[in-house]
Amino acid sequence: MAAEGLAARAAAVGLLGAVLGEGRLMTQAVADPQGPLSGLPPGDRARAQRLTLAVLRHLEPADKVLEPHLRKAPPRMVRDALRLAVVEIAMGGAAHGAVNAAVEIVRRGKRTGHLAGLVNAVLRKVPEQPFEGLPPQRMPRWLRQPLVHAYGREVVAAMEAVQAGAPPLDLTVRDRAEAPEGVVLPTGSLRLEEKGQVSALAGYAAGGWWVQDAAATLAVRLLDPKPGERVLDLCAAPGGKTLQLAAAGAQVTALDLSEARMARLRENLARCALEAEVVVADALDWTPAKQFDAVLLDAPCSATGTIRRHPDLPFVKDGSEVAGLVALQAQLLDRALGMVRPGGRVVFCTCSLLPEEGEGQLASALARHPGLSVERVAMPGVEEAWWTDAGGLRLRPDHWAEAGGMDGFFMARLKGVL
Ligand SMILES: C[S@@+](CC[C@H](N)C(=O)[O-])C[C@H]1O[C@@H](n2cnc3c(N)ncnc32)[C@H](O)[C@@H]1O
Repeated sequence: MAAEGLAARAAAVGLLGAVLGEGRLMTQAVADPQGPLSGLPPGDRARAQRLTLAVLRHLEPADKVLEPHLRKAPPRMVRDALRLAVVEIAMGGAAHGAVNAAVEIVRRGKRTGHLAGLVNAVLRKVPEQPFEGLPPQRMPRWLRQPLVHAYGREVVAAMEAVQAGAPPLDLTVRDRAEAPEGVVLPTGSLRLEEKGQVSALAGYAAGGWWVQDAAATLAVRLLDPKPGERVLDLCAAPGGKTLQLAAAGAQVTALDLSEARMARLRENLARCALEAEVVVADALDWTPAKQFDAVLLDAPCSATGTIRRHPDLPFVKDGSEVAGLVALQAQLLDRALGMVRPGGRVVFCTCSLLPEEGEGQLASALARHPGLSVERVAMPGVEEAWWTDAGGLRLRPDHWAEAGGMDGFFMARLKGVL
């Protein structure tokens, strides 16, 4: 096996340690200059991340395969190297390469060298198709229970089946002539199966498109911005929806608390040659000089709708932050409602699967503000069954499952005055 493959696999084991051992999010571990990817060339960095994500999507079945062959739990790093090899074999990788790499990583480990023989012996017993007959990985209990209650067991199992696969890459396209090859989805997003490096895709530098999950695009469609309208994007960074609003010709103010995330928004605007007024502020304190025609509130949330793209999330979060987020979302929604002119509209959305961050927020807002009403908007490609009785749009990972699914989202459009 090439030394290059070993470096990427060793880095993947390091990333698994950061997520599973230290409880760090992948994005943090990947960005850490002293982290497991430091010093690696771009190709190895990308491969290490792909491998890590694959292991996180199949950790439970991998452990089931390994369990009968381990008399006692090995040190974490050894376990992660074993898991990586099992997942590589399950994905159809050459078994000898995966096994040799795991043995070598463990042999080189500071305190694990003596376990290299064990790793070799265990992995030789792994069948060619290790996951055959095993169910997909389940979501953690704190999340699974309320989801089963809300959607039923069958739907949750369908979500988990989608989350077990590597997701496609969706682009929002402004200029078809500048876009790579892909499949146009019913809602208009362009879906790519083969990803590679995003910045190497056709048309990246020309700014004719940006990466945005198909579900996420629908919040702006629901707001339906018109050219020249004054629109506020209240939690805007890194800016996928700001770009959509600006591309629709709206006069956009993009506000977010995070300076670092707003730097990415500015880069995105510059690459796509689009304009917006950028404000770094706390939406709970900030007051606009003049009310807006429309406000989009993409509120901070548990992000449980994004597990198919961020499989590290279930291992890092434990649900303890949800109550605080629900309270913050309600406060932000009330601020948003106060920033829109009479007769204007507000779209509230979260990339969460939890009803308390979606359907529950809509019900509470309507109860707090009797003058509000919910508006539905005709949107091509949006299926009737996705609308809730209360007029919100519930999007789930198992929608379009055969095509790779979509992010989980809830969104609703409100009209009225406070
Ligand atoms: C779901 S993300 C927004 C994603 C963005 N709309 C997009 O499409 O790219 C939520 C954002 O809310 C921001 N945020 C959290 N609390 C905030 C507050 N009190 N005021 C303003 N922004 C806040 C976070 O910094 C984060 O960027």
